[in-house]
Order: sequence, then structure tokens, then C-alpha cells
Amino acid sequence: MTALTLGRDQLAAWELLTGGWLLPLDGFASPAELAAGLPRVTLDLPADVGTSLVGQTVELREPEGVRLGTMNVAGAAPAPWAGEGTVHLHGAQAVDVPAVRYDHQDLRVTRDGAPDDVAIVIPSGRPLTSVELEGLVDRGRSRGSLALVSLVGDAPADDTAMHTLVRAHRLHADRLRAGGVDVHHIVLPAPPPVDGEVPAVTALATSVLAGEHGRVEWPAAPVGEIDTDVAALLARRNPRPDGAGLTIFFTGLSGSGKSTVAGAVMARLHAETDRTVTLLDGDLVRQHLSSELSFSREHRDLNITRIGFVAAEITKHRGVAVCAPIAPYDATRRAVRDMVERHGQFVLVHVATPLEVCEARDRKGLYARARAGEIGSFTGISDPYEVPGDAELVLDTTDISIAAAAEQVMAALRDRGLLPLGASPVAPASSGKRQDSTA
Ligand SMILES: Nc1ncnc2c1ncn2[C@@H]1O[C@H](COP(=O)(O)OS(=O)(=O)O)[C@@H](OP(=O)(O)O)[C@H]1O
Ligand SMILES: Nc1ncnc2c1ncn2[C@@H]1O[C@H](COP(=O)(O)OP(=O)(O)O)[C@@H](O)[C@H]1O
Repeated sequence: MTALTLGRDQLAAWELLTGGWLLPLDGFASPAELAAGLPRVTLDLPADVGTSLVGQTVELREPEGVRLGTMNVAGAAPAPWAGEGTVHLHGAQAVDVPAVRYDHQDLRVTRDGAPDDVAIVIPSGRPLTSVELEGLVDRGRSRGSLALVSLVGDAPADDTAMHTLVRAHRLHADRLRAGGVDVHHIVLPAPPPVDGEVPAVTALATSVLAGEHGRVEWPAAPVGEIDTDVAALLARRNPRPDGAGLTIFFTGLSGSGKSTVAGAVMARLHAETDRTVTLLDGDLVRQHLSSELSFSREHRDLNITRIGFVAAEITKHRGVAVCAPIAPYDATRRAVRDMVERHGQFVLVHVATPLEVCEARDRKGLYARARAGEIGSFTGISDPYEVPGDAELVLDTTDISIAAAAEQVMAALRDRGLLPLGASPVAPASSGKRQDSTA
């Protein structure tokens, strides 16, 4: 049986669908359901793959391979919202596992497990202010039970911002209970409003919770300050920009100077900051993380994606990752940037020393061997290098000293406000201070 691995947004959709939050939709939407105005919760695939599955039963899996259920694929219709050459599958679904989530399980209920008597539903993707909470205490007391809904969208289980939001809402729920309000706190994997626009899927899920007798009330623009306990939580979890982690990613031809400049920058960082600094050098990674990989395009991309994964983890934990692979492909470098920027800062340094200079240096004798045809697919000789268009710094080491090259990198970091790096972890905000709700 063909298995399809669901992406992040599809997993969130699966959790909502199987939880009964999008009824009458109980599976990925068909063209008829979309035409009837139901939200666009669809299973999109490239057209060639999708159409080949019509008439088959496919397994739906989550990324670690756990089988979530099956779909008897009845049809594949064009999905222009996902781009040209894309279709969405529809058909009867059977559910084995509603969701594989271990975080905030006490708050992730299905529609059947949620209360039926909610008078007011307050969905929010941000912490609420003291003024808002006071208003809710008044309304909750006079009008009955209240559901506070944390809108976490498709945030994965390692998303710090998501955990911070849910923990802030837990504190809100405590405060409301202390004020005598009957409050239910629920986590829904539905996206929060963007610029005041409530996504259709969220509008449906919250109205399903409100039922016939309840009412959904969207908090307006935040007014006032955030309670001190919540502000302290936010300060710990959302570090100031100087508390965030950093990845410095060197890219360039073999012999351009990536390792040498990276080493000199590491020395400067060690001297100037308390952060941990980790080197992910091309050669070292290939010995330890990627020893089985070749230099085919596919394997180079895999190698860079591994480096990006580790760099993103280091950045998430507020360390500094210094990467120095060739990384010849633009799309892969951009994917790494995306992975890292979810957690902190990313600085791309293109070490643009010309091929002639790299070849003349030929530190490892590899260019001579590549020219002699002893090494195939050698970057710059018989394999491509795509020049980055998004580098924060372009550095040519032909005529400068190693120290001068390192200083250019440090200056680029300073110019972007990334140096000096604050201590890590960031100390909790002292009590008594209040934090603006937009922070
Ligand atoms: N075919 C081919 N092309 C390019 N480079 C080659 C090749 N074969 C071996 N080497 C040596 O491997 C180092 C590059 O590995 P990377 O992991 O940085 O390459 S990549 O980013 O995956 O493309 C590179 O190291 P650096 O000189 O440090 O860049 C070379 O020493
Ligand atoms: N300003 C400079 N910056 C970096 N390397 C330099 C510089 N000037 C000369 N070099 C020499 O160039 C070579 C670069 O090699 P390396 O750092 O291993 O490159 P890569 O990691 O890109 O393959 C080293 O032999 C280094 O001593």
C-alpha cells in the first residue's frame, strides 16, 4: 500500500478533522465540500503522484512513520492554491490515530471531550493583557463558563513560541479561576488571525466549540500591560534579540578560505562572548555526520540539510554555530536559512575567492587531481557553484590577511547589531516590572 507522509500543516489539519473540530468536514475536503463553502483543508500532492493514486487505498503517516489512518482515494482534483501541476485527494478516510502529540495533552481535547455549555469562547494566538483579563472575569462571572482557546496553528512540538503562548494562557486560566470564573482552557492546532483576518478553518473550529448557545469573542488589539508573572515567563522564553542564538554560514569553493576564516572568527568569538561556539566544518561533518555521502547533487543537499538541522538546534539553544561547507546550491542554502531563522539569526558569508586563486593554492592537491580527471564532479571544475544572491557579506581572501578577513566578518555582525552577544541563558525579568503586551 502506498504511504503518504503528512507535512506540518496537514498534520494540524488531521488533528482538527479527527477531533471533530471541522464538522461537517470529517476528512480532507472534496471539491463538492469546497464548493459548499467549507474551509480549504486539503491533501495536496503533485499531479502525477496524486492522479496515479485514484482508486487505491493509501496509508497516511506522520513523519516518524506512525500510521495515522487510510484514505480510499476517490478522486484527485486540481489544487490551484498549491500551484500549477498540483491536485488534492479526496475520499473516505479511516482513522487509526487522531494525532501523535505529547505536549499539552491535558488541553488537547476532541469536540466530544470538550464542554457543551460554553457561553463565551475566547480564541487567541497571543498573551492577554491585565485589562483584557479583568474584562473576562466580569463577563465570565455574569454570563457563565468561558473557553480560553490557545491557537497554536501547525507549530511543531519543539516550537518555543508555541509553548510560551500555552504557558501564558495557563497562567491566564489560573487567574480567571481565582476570579471565580468557570474556565476551560483548550489548545487547538488552528491558525490565529493575521492582520485581524480570522482564517476560515479557525472560524469554523471556534464556532463548533461555541455550539448553538455560545458566542465567539475575538480579543481586539491589545490594550494595557501584561501581568508580571506572564511578563516574566515571556522574558525567559522570548530572549531579547541579543539573547538569541546565531548561525554564521560560510559558503564558497574549496580552498576559498572558509575553514581558515571560520577558525579565526571562532577565536574572536571565544574571546568576546560567553556563548558556546560550535564549528560545523565541511570536512569534519563529512567524517562524522555524513561519512556515507558522495558529492552528487542529492548527497550534497542532504549533507547541507544535516548541517542546517544541527545549526538550527544550536541556534535554538542560543549557541553560535559556525558552518563552513561548500554548499553549492542556492535553494538548499535558503532552506537552511529558513530552518535557522525560526530560532535566531542567520548570517551568510560568501567566501568569493576566485577559482584561479583557490586552484593556485590547491592546499589539498584536489584541484590537480580534479583537472587530471581523477576526481569527478569537483566544484568549480566539473560541478556547479551557484553564487548566492542573499549573502550578508561577500569576502574575497585573495589579497587580505586572515585576521583582516575575520575582522570583516566581525564587522558585519556588529553592523547588524549581533555583537556583542548577550549572556545566555537570558536572566528572568525581575519581578515588579511590567512588559508591554506587544513585546
Ligand atoms: N568532488 C568534490 N567537490 C568538492 N569538494 C570535494 C570533492 N571531493 C572531495 N572534496 C573535499 O570535500 C570538501 C567539501 O565538502 P563539503 O561537505 O563542504 O561539500 S558540499 O557542501 O557537500 O558540496 C572539500 O573541502 P574544502 O576544501 O574544505 O571545501 C574538499 O576537500
Ligand atoms: N585571507 C585569507 N583568508 C583565508 N585563507 C587564506 C587567506 N589568505 C590565504 N589563505 C590560505 O588559503 C587557504 C584556504 O584554505 P581553507 O581555509 O581550507 O579553504 P576552504 O575551507 O574554503 O577549503 C589556506 O591555505 C589559507 O592559509
